[in-house]
Amino acid sequence: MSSHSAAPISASTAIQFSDPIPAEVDVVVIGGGVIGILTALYLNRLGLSAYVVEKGRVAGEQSSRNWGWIRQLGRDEAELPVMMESSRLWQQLDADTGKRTGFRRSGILYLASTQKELDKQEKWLEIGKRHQLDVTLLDAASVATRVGTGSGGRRWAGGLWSPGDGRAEPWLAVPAIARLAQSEGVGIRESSAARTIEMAAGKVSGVHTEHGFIAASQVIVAGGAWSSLLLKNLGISIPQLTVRSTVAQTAPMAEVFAGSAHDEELAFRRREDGGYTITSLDGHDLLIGPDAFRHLPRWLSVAMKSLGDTRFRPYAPKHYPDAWGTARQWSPNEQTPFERCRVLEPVPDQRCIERARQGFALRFPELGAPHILNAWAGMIDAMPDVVPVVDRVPSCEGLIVATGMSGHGFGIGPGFGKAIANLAAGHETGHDLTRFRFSRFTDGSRLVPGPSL
Ligand SMILES: NCCCC(=O)O
Repeated sequence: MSSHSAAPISASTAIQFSDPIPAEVDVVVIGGGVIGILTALYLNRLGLSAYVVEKGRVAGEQSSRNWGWIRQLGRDEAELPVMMESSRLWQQLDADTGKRTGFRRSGILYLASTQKELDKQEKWLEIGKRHQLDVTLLDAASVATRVGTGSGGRRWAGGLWSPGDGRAEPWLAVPAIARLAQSEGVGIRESSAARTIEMAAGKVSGVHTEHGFIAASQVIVAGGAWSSLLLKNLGISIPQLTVRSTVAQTAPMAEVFAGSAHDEELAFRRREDGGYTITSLDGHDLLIGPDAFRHLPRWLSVAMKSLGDTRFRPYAPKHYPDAWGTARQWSPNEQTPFERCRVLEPVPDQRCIERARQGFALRFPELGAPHILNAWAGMIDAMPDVVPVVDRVPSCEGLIVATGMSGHGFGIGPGFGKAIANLAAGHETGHDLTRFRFSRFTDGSRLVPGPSL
């Protein structure tokens, strides 16, 4: 479970990044996930010195535990231009890393079991066309030519097909990009928690880490499931919650589809190692804690649909971001929750794994029942409107928040990383980031939930 090539990155994965704490940099990036690493890479390319502090391991949490989809299809319309740029950047990053990301433009297919589901999918076609995305509505016969279910396998009514979408291998890609960033001059340190963000006269002045202070006039919080807790210690509240999602990996099997696909119950992606990453789409677990209560009104007002897909659990494991006993306030000299739990490694849901295994076998009977090589879970940083916060914090000069990727941050990481770097550099981001603004939860706006997958 600890090798970079065989499983998600965990607390037992060997430390690979241990650059010494600098006295001062232009920007401290808190969080070594896909967003933090890509932001640091592009900051450095813009000529700003950047240092990434990661309390656990680079990509140890959702960045190595996600499905590995590089997906434009079905995106929220505000995310789509960022994602379209991301798609181009993935190609470049794969080349820059010496083809170590596993990136392949193998297409994504949204399958519909019934005409009613297909009619729902067709609505997104308009969004895709508006952005000149190559996306096509397929009928049952066209789906059957692309997805080899064999005799006795599932027949779908049709689907939405995006040939320009792709896939990459999460636990290979993010560390490979981190090594690229490091080779270009970015400092990265694992097992090094940011404890507090130092402010002076309303401006950021640096970060206290467990290994010393780094002076910086800008700080980017890209802490995934931990961002809300870190910000709360600074008196900043965002209605972010974390939900547990389970994924399984099959042993190598024949190729029935080279890309990624889902229908109403199952998602699957062909892997570079010849297996499939599979997930049962029967919901996720919300581990209840104080934040869940605090933010419930905000969630109820916008997220009724996704709440229906939520299984409520009475408490999170000890030391999780929203566990009942987790400290909410601390000083720079104290041990923090980030040091008590270096990497979130939730126990996968066995029923979810079994449903995914059976669902895959039902759709592709000629392959035989898949042998599950490995299964894992991740804690997804979710916002009630299913789109992230990517913005400067108005009350704190020099502070940028990039969090709440809501389960679709992997593919869009390069696009957001570049946009955030431009934001920090004072350049045009090239994208309209209004939908991701920090103030949307407090400025009286009506929140519109984006598509959830
Ligand atoms: N929740 C996973 C959706 C697929 C993606 O990352 O785009």
